[in-house]
Amino acid sequence: MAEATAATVLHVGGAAPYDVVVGHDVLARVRDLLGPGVRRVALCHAPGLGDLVARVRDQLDGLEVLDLPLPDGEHAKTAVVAAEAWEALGEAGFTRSDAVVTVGGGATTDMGGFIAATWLRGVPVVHVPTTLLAMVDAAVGGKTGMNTGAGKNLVGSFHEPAGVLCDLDALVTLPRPELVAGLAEVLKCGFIADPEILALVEADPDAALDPATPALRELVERAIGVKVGVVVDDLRETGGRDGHPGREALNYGHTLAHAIERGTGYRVRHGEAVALGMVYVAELARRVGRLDAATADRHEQVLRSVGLPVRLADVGADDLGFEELLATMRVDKKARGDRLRFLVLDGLARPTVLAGPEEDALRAAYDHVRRATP
Ligand SMILES: NC(=O)c1ccc[n+]([C@@H]2O[C@H](COP(=O)([O-])OP(=O)(O)OC[C@H]3O[C@@H](n4cnc5c(N)ncnc54)[C@H](O)[C@@H]3O)[C@@H](O)[C@H]2O)c1
Ligand SMILES: O=C(O)C(=O)C[C@@H](O)[C@H](O)[C@H](O)COP(=O)(O)O
Ligand SMILES: [Zn+2]
Repeated sequence: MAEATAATVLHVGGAAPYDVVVGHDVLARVRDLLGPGVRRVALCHAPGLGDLVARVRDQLDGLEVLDLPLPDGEHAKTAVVAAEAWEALGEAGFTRSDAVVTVGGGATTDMGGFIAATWLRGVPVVHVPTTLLAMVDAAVGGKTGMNTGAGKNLVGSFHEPAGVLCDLDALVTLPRPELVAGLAEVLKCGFIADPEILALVEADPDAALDPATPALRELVERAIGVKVGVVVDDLRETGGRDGHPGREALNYGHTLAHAIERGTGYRVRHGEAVALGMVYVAELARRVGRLDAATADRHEQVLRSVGLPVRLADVGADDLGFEELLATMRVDKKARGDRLRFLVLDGLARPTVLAGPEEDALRAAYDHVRRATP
């Protein structure tokens, strides 16, 4: 466990402002984030988190706690699970003065957030993310949702949390592949907005993977800072200002990523798929003359330095065919009618939309991620 230092509080402004607290040994802050009026809490949590859930529950002393365990990972993000949760809340007579607390990775915060968003058309939710990915991305910004047969996150809503509590000590039990996967979203923030993130990881990839280091904490805070900066301007993904694509920038690498996740039955982790998706769009942007070769190559170098995949074969997904991936990409939320839209870079930290690229370019970029691992 790292030395206790003061927590960092990142404030998210807007119509429903809230705080994101980051630090070591900060679980006691959950009560402050819930606010004074709450009497009852539905505790949505992933299985197998050891004593982490019990330690959050201890902090809810004096409140009535309804245990709402969710299945692990993507198994939580289904309509059946949502329906079961609504029945449980109904039986318990859960009202608008009650709140949801989520404890787990991004799948748990997405589903717990969706349950909170939909019950009585919205009750407060406080997220206690326990993976790196959920801390830097899923728990912040109010996107909630679940998957359908056609694809990832196709049902959901925007429901901002009342607070987010990132206790870095939770990462101590996180298996290394999950920590590595979380770094993909951190590096995404480096490419779209904050190149200092890339420099930090390049300088010491091992430190970036150690939850006790100041380097990891700085990466977490910087990545959250990028996300907050984007969502305060464009919460509902309707578009940015002054040529910036707005919230869609956070979708960098996600068009192919979601297709890979669906195509592999969610066997490939979200962060791993995002790494591959970023390599794909970097190559696409290079091919259509948007991105210089050095920045495109930098994607592969920095992703590989922390053990993220850069070729489909790295995750055993090179049997995914282009046609199948293309069909799934067509239901991506950024698509408009028949027109696919990709987030690409015009340069480092210069995100932009590439609308309707030629199929030849899409296929050539696919051939790139399908090539042998360098
Ligand atoms: N809403 C958003 O803005 C947003 C952003 C990014 C990702 N997401 C979603 O987040 C999900 C991915 O999140 P994830 O990578 O956290 O995966 P996850 O939630 O599936 O968690 C990964 C695994 O780690 C385990 N785990 C969690 N915390 C642990 C801990 N402290 N110690 C040991 N094990 C632990 C989980 O039980 C699970 O098995 C995807 O569904 C993705 O679509 C949403
Ligand atoms: O917050 C956002 O906006 C993002 O796009 C963040 C992504 O990392 C995240 O995976 C999100 O769930 C993807 O959103 P979707 O709208 O493409 O489902
Ligand atoms: Zn993501």
